[in-house]
Amino acid sequence: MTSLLIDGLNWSPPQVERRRDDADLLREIVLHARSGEFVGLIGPNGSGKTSLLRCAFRYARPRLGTVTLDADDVWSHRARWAAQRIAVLLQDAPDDFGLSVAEVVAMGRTPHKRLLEGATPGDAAQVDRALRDVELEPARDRLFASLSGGEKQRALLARALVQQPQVLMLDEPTNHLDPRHQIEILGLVKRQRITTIAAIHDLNLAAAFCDRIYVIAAGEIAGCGTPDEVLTEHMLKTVYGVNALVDKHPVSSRPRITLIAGDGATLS
Ligand SMILES: Nc1ncnc2c1ncn2[C@@H]1O[C@H](COP(=O)(O)OP(=O)(O)OP(=O)(O)O)[C@@H](O)[C@H]1O
Repeated sequence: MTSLLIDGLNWSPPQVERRRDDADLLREIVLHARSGEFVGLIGPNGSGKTSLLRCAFRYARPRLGTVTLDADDVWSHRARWAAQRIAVLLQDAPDDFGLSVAEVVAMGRTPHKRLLEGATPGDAAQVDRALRDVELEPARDRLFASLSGGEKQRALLARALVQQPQVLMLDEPTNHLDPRHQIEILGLVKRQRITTIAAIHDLNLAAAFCDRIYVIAAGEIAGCGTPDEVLTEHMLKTVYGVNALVDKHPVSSRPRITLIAGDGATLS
């Protein structure tokens, strides 16, 4: 089991011209995902969630600070080293594969293969299991590009799972998913007991599934803790600028957030 530590991270987009005293887009980020923990990353649009995940999965190089897996700096290793340890599910599924669903899922094994090494029976068994787990077994021979948005999301999660990662990073994993699949997919991820960081917009899903939550606002960490500690009416007002009622979910006892519109109407 692997823990992930982001420590003192600052980052700005490399292609943007910076003056000496310009503030970085991400500033002084400290985030610790303990071994096996499901950590949520929440915050308003444009607050920096995707940028932080990109730094964490060794795609964007921080200007300052470190990202370490069990004290091993990800930038002291090649990209392949990171791909053998970190799997990523991004917001928008690439659409241009001319591959079948099963072939896309099997791509998750690539970081563990030597050059020109073919698929083994073990690889095929993992692909079969992952397709069953995300309920896409009947679609295995269809073109990936022909799947619906939610089906693509599930296929890409299957690809991430066959990668057998030590750390899983998810950017809006429930995007496109209907309510049943939102719950089942997050439940499936949680049951893997892989160290997970997930950017999640739906605060009630974050409340239900996260062990701990980090709040990011305007490029800085604005709070962290258990869902009970973080998901408060005060945080929703100060960070998101919304009025909300936070009480206990009658079944899970976790926080339940009801948004209140300006005219007093409640929005779940
Ligand atoms: N390569 C880039 N060049 C310029 N600006 C960028 C770049 N990457 C991110 N940004 C800006 O940084 C800010 C944070 O973006 P990011 O995508 O990390 O936010 P987010 O919290 O994931 O947002 P959302 O909830 O809308 O997905 C945004 O204002 C975005 O426009």
